[in-house]
Amino acid sequence: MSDLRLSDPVTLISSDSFTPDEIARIEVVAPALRAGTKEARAALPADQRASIKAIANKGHRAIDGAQMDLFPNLKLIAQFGVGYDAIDVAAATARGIKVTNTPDVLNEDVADLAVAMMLGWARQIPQGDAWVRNGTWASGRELPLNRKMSGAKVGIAGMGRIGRAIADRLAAFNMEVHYCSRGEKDTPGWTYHTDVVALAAAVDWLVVAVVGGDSTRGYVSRAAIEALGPQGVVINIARGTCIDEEALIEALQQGKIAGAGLDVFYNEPHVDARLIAMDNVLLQPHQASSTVETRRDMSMAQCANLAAFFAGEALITPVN
Ligand SMILES: O=C(O)C(=O)CO
Repeated sequence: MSDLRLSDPVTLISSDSFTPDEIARIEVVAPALRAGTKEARAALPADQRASIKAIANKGHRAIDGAQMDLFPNLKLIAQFGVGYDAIDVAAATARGIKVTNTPDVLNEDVADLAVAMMLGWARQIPQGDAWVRNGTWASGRELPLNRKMSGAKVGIAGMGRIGRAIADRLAAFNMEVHYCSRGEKDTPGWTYHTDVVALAAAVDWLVVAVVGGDSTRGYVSRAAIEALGPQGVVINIARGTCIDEEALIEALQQGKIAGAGLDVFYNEPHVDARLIAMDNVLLQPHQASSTVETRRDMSMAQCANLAAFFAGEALITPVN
């Protein structure tokens, strides 16, 4: 790379979903070029591909081994997001490529949205809003009774940093907290279960907060969903792949569970039409971390990793 000019782009921005502010931050670290699709990346001239040392990735833009091989001098993939299931980390490791993510800064927002979806589902907030706006209330009809959330039993599947932030909030609602996790945690008296089926059987609310990726594909199984029972509600702020979505849809259609609040789906942003058709399902467009404050912090965390890499310093939040 001795013929590399200082102005040659060394970072590839691999998603069209970065905002102008986020792109500007990446460009402050080092010269960058944008190629938001596989086609655009494949069409880059070989000398431009050879100058790329880091990829700034966001969301679900899948980076597999073949994508990595387009860039012979690639040494870092800096993911915007705590989840890095879009990146084939094993393929990266095999090629000597480091992967980083942006953990922690989004815990509170993701936990807030989990609680908001629980309250929104229980207290029928979307339905109540429509009731007022479309004149049903003015016509004299009362909204059907809500479900009480405070004091109920909740199971958190995955007691990592986000699961913990959710549990802390729900404890303040006087909920009886149960959880399952890779191991028992130091908690204020919450009940540990070794598997998700036993967890679901013990509670009415099941909140999914496990990591995404192959290790948790279908983790909330048909058996777990059915164990929740006809009063049960599933909340998912993790990844669509963490739940057997087909089993979830069938359980909802057949009244085997009462409802669901979903921020994530198998095939985002194309949500299964059967979920859209059910009014006992509260749907969100994968927006758990989407606040101005947190997205700024995630962008800064991504750029801190890029900056450390280009300065030859230790990465801040390495994954591999
Ligand atoms: O950061 C992530 O991976 C998210 O999905 C936030 O919702």
